[in-house]
Amino acid sequence: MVGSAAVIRRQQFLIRCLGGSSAGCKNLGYTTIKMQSLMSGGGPSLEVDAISILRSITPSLDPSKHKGQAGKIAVVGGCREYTGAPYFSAISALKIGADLSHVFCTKDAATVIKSYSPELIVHPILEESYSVRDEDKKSVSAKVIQEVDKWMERFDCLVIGPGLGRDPFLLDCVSGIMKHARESNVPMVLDGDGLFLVTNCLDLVSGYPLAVLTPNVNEYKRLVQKVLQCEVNDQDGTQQLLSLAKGIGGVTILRKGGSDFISNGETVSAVSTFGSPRRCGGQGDILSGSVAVFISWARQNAVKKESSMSPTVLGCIAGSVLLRKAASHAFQSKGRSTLTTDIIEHLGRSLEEFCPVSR
Ligand SMILES: NC(=O)C1=CN([C@@H]2O[C@H](COP(=O)(O)OP(=O)(O)OC[C@H]3O[C@@H](n4cnc5c(N)ncnc54)[C@H](OP(=O)(O)O)[C@@H]3O)[C@@H](O)[C@H]2O)[C@@H](O)CC1
Ligand SMILES: Nc1ncnc2c1ncn2[C@@H]1O[C@H](COP(=O)(O)OP(=O)(O)OP(=O)(O)O)[C@@H](O)[C@H]1O
Ligand SMILES: [Mg+2]
Repeated sequence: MVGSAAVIRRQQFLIRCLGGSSAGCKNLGYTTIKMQSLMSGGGPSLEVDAISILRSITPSLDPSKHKGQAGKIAVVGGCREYTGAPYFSAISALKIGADLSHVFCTKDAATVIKSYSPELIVHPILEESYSVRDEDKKSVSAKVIQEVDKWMERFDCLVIGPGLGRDPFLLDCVSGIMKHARESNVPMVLDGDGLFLVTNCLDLVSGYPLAVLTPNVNEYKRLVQKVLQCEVNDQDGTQQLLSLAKGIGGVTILRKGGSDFISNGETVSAVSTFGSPRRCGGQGDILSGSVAVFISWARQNAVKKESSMSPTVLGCIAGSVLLRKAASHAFQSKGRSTLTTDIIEHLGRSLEEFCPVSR
């Protein structure tokens, strides 16, 4: 860790000395810390040495390792409307270095996703309401959960939500999948429609330290309104993020934006390396797949190394800095026409620059 816990403790101490005031939100037992103003007033920065963190958790390419040891990721997402998002997430996991990447999606989406890449293992098991009669829903739901369960113990991390859609029956089945993942202690990255699901049913992740939420501006706003029962307050952004993560029982939140802010309710870290001014859709999907891989690696390496940051926080920091580096390379080469697929093509080169592999 790069001293951010110490920084936060010092900031809390300073604010207590200065007599901090309430942010006007639901009280979650936190002293308000005006970190934003401390930072703008030249106080300590929340920026972490993200590249060193990435290096510390990325495993070496060891010839003695077998297939699967570098990570087995599953994306739960993909429906009639969205096939790009689950593909971006799952292929990013492979490009970074995971050994196997699965996608659990609807039947409509499966053939399309398979046609994008032969590398992905695609399971056409999810069902939307329109394709299931009311009287069959219970048995279909049990079958869907059973299909994912067959694989569950093998996965190092799930990504739930890219291109999932919002069909009520489908989301009900995904809730069941999440409960089983939690029972099996499998980390989960919640993004896109997965965040829509958990915002409406916080119990699915509340108090689960292996849950990671990666909200964009909109998704963050909905979470703040639901959990803290107030509006987003950027004057007090750091404190609000801490309160939000704490309010959901210590899950890790990666708040995406100009800078990415990461908190598990105890510390806040920032990654602000400049990426690209292009805001094409799908960059958040790359991030979800990347974070899943880095969490898996951080959990493996945690056995060997003592870090005061949790594997979920480390994974978010590494995923964020890698995506930004790849976006920067893609933008240098493609400019205004940069697309998500261009950024994916630069993931490998970017990781190579941070962690060169001896050949
Ligand atoms: N190729 C594919 O298959 C892709 C599929 N995807 C999948 O789509 C699903 C829904 O996800 P989502 O991101 O479109 O929903 P959400 O966040 O509600 O945004 C909706 C609207 O909110 C606004 N808005 C967004 N950001 C904002 C900002 N920073 N600041 C201000 N406003 C902002 C903006 O509205 P507008 O500006 O058009 O009024 C935007 O259009 C989900 O499953 C996801 O995985 C995507 O991953 C992309 C690639
Ligand atoms: N204003 C910005 N300036 C620089 N980088 C940004 C900005 N906004 C977002 N990003 C970067 O882009 C990544 C994706 O964030 P974004 O807010 O676009 O997610 P998203 O809306 O969920 O994307 P998707 O289209 O995949 O759903 C974040 O990790 C962040 O690093
Ligand atoms: Mg998104």
